[in-house]
Amino acid sequence: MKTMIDFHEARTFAIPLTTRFRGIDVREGMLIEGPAGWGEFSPFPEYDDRESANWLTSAIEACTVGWPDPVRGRIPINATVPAVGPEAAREIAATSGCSTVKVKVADHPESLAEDLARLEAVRDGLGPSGAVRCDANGAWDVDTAVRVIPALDRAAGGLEYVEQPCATVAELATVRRRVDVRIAADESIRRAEDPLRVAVAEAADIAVIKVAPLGGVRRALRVAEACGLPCVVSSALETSVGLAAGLALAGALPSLDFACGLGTLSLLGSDVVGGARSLVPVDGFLPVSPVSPTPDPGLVRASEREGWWRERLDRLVVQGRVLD
Ligand SMILES: O=C(O)CCC(=O)C1=CC=C[C@@H](O)[C@@H]1C(=O)O
Ligand SMILES: [Mg+2]
Repeated sequence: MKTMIDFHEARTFAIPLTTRFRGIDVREGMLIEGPAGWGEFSPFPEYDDRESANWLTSAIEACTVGWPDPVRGRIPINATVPAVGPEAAREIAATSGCSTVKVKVADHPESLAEDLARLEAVRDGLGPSGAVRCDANGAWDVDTAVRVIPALDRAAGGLEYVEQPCATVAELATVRRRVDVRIAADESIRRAEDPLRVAVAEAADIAVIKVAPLGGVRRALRVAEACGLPCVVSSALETSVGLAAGLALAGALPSLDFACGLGTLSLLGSDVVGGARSLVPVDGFLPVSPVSPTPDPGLVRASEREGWWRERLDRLVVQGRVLD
């Protein structure tokens, strides 16, 4: 067992996605070992050092002090449907084993007909009793959101909620007043200076919280508590090492009313851990574990941008950014 972190020993990984998602085809990051196990450092490439520092803080928490004790042992998971055609969407909904499905919409400006067909297909594959939610990643202006949400709600046979229909907190608040479907805030929580503004502005019914962008499980718990909204824990497209931190957060939240978006390993072509330890939902659930799984060196394919990742990590460590 290590007694401290040797950042020079951190190793990069690169995993092709099965379907293009949030504009990327390959998921890259670093795996860091410390006295308590492993942490994942995988801020998206365009994130600056300030934003990436939270991701490093989260990785360091995982591999040094570990996570708070959970209050539940298994987490209900939603299947995630990328911006694919109706046949592929129906197939995911019918076979995932999850009773909640999240569907990406508004992938491009002329997407409405495709979005409606995707939601109809998901409801068809899922059956009448499951929950369907969708995520627009802030793509609409207020008028568009108010116009399309009722249509999407009908196509889905009822939407559980719409995640981040518009970009700003003020827009979310306006849309929330004008539509009957619940609104969830994602980017407004994880990329904002003040995640709590969302609740104060009455901009959302639900908060989507992600461990790495918020700087670890403890910090995410504080955000959850302070915003006072029901929370959905979602992934940032991590390997099983990073997903384990999300499960730790979902396990430690005092209450959990919704399925969590931690079933995203299906979007990655492979994992850094093998077989049974890979966090693929079984019958719609994932287990909470006290530590993240140990990567299998034989499964970790290094990034072609090894030097770029090492410089990124070095800059944050040297600047002491993680102590922010
Ligand atoms: O919530 C889920 O079902 C899966 C995670 C997910 O959708 C996301 C993960 C990473 C980046 C984001 O663009 C995206 C999201 O917006 O929620
Ligand atoms: Mg989202």
